[in-house]
Amino acid sequence: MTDTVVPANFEKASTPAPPVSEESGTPSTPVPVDNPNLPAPGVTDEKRKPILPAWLKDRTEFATAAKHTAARAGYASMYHGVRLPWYATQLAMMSPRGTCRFVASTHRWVWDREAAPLRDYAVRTEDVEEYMRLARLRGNRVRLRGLVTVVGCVFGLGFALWLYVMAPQFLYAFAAGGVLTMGYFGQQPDAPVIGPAVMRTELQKLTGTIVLRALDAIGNPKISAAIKKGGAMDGMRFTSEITRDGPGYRADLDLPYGVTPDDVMDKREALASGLRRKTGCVWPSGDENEHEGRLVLWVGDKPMNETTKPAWPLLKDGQVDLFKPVVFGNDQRMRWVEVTLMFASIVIGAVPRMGKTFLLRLLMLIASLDPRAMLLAFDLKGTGDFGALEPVCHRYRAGEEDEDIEYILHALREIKAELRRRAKVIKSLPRSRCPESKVTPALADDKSLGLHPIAISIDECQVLFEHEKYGAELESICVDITKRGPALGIIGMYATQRPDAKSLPTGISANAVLRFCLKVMNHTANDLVLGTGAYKSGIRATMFSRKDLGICYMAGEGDDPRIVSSAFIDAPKAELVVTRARKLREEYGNITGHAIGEEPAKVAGLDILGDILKSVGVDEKAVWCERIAVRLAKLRPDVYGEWKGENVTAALKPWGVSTGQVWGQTDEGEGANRRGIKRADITAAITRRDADRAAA
Ligand SMILES: Nc1ncnc2c1ncn2[C@@H]1O[C@H](COP(=O)(O)OP(=O)(O)OP(=O)(O)O)[C@@H](O)[C@H]1O
Repeated sequence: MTDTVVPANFEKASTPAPPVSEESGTPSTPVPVDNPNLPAPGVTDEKRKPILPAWLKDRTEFATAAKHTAARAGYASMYHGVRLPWYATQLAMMSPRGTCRFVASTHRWVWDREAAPLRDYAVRTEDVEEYMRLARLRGNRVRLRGLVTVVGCVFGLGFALWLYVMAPQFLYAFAAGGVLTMGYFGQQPDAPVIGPAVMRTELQKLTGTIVLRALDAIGNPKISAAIKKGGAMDGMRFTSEITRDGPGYRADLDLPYGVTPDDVMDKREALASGLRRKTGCVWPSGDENEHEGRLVLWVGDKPMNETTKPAWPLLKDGQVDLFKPVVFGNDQRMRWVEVTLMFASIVIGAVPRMGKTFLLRLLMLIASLDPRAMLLAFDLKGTGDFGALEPVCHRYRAGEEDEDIEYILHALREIKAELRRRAKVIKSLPRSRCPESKVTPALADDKSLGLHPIAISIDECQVLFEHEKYGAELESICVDITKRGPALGIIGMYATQRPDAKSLPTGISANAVLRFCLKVMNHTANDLVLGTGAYKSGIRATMFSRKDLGICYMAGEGDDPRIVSSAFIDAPKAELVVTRARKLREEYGNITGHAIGEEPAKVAGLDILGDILKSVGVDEKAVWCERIAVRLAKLRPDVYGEWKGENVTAALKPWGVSTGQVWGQTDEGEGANRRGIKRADITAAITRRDADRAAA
């Protein structure tokens, strides 16, 4: 397909109908749409081709290619090595035939049989001169070749006799070599003894015709019409030649006017069918540096989920600075993709068994390699997926029993208090030290300030938010961490296998900075994880298949969401990383809490009912909730410091205590009707609770 050609009738077609004069209603003089003197913008877009191919510039790509070649050679050696005795037996059996062939061909060669047809021809055509020339040639050849054969035989025989006398073992080796060589000549041409170790299926090269065939197959009427017409009129054209790009092909093309890459991305499976590839090989996308109609079609040699990933660079070596980007996965072309965890709150969503927990653990492993960071890992699935992290965790829990939830509640209350403390520390710092009112690397390094990074991961976070008694409080703390945490150096990470509004409260989903979405089933879940409007703008984690384990859309790092296959770090590998992280931490002096067997300080605030009862005087029949909140804050500032009337209402609800209008007096002495609770209701709830506990 060539560049766009403006059709002859283009001006006519695009010139609007002559304008009609308002007064007369008659058409006024037509004005041409295209001004021949309109200057060109004077901008020439030029793209330089890379001097060296990518695999020569990139160590990882080079290493991948070298590893692939070495692995193939190693495999072939093993394959043939195992079969050597069988090859030898077969060749030995074929050696008589090979010997006959050798003798026959030597005989033909010595007697110059190959020129016999020429001599016959000279005889038949009675060409005496030519025959005589050929006969002379034959006589010379036969003499020379006969001599070579006799000398070869004599020397061969002599050499064999010499070996027989001097070193008989070598004679056997030579004889065996001779037998195998004869066997080699005795093979049937269509059934060689030594076959290939690897059966290769040659992949079809991506060509323009194939790309157009596939685009036609997706059923977009504008694309099909443009292809039928040859494309030029509709603006459809290839903008550069199809090239090799990493382990695949890249085609850049302009789509017909009005068609966007999203229209093609929507039909990825149909496109893959048209290309005769698996869906996992086909990655259409827009080009952020170009106009909205530019399509970049990358077609991998193998599906992303079947391509061997390069080893995660931090697996065996290296330390992390959470303020800087860190490699955590690859894109479709197996190039590294980085993530910056500092100043982020993170949500991860997917249907079950797609790699959510692995990804969350990977992010925690990254955090563990920054020796300053404090880690809190909570696994509400309760299967111990974060077990490897225990030696570096300040707080750790796996399980969803009440005692686990209470542990997490205590730990998160500590974080809530830490948020308040950090905010005050940052407020007290001079502008010169803290110019943007947020933690900086220098502040995080200053141990006296206690502004080190804190990473909190909660797997299956919906279990917390749906908890009958503490759900509301846990949610409010997590929302606070999501909103205020990033600036204060606290990274909240939440993963859920049920991304809906209840599992991922809007306070979290709307304020998250980094979003990772593995396969989800519908656009609601997609947008909840990746942000409102993501599905509409073509960012669709619904297109991932069930086999796309660990593959996700990542939004929040860089301008555009991108597809990433996260590094595969299983439990044994995670333990390897944690051993290294623990050592780094021991050197830095940051082994605290769970890692040295300490539990969170047990604040007595868990007995909320008891605390509320203490806040209501024995002579008071009913008290306003707001007043109870003030009294609770005085009682235990670290627990109830920021409580308002509505927190009291929410905390009492699970205990079956409802609030109602209570008449009372304001501090100024004025009478007013406000929401409050009756003392009798609290005592009744405590009696019920104690009875339940006794029964249990
Ligand atoms: N990055 C990855 N690359 C390849 N395979 C992966 C990757 N991450 C996870 N997997 C595979 O996917 C499986 C499921 O992973 P994981 O347990 O993290 O899923 P999940 O989404 O947390 O599941 P659930 O919802 O049941 O908790 C793992 O057993 C692992 O083999």
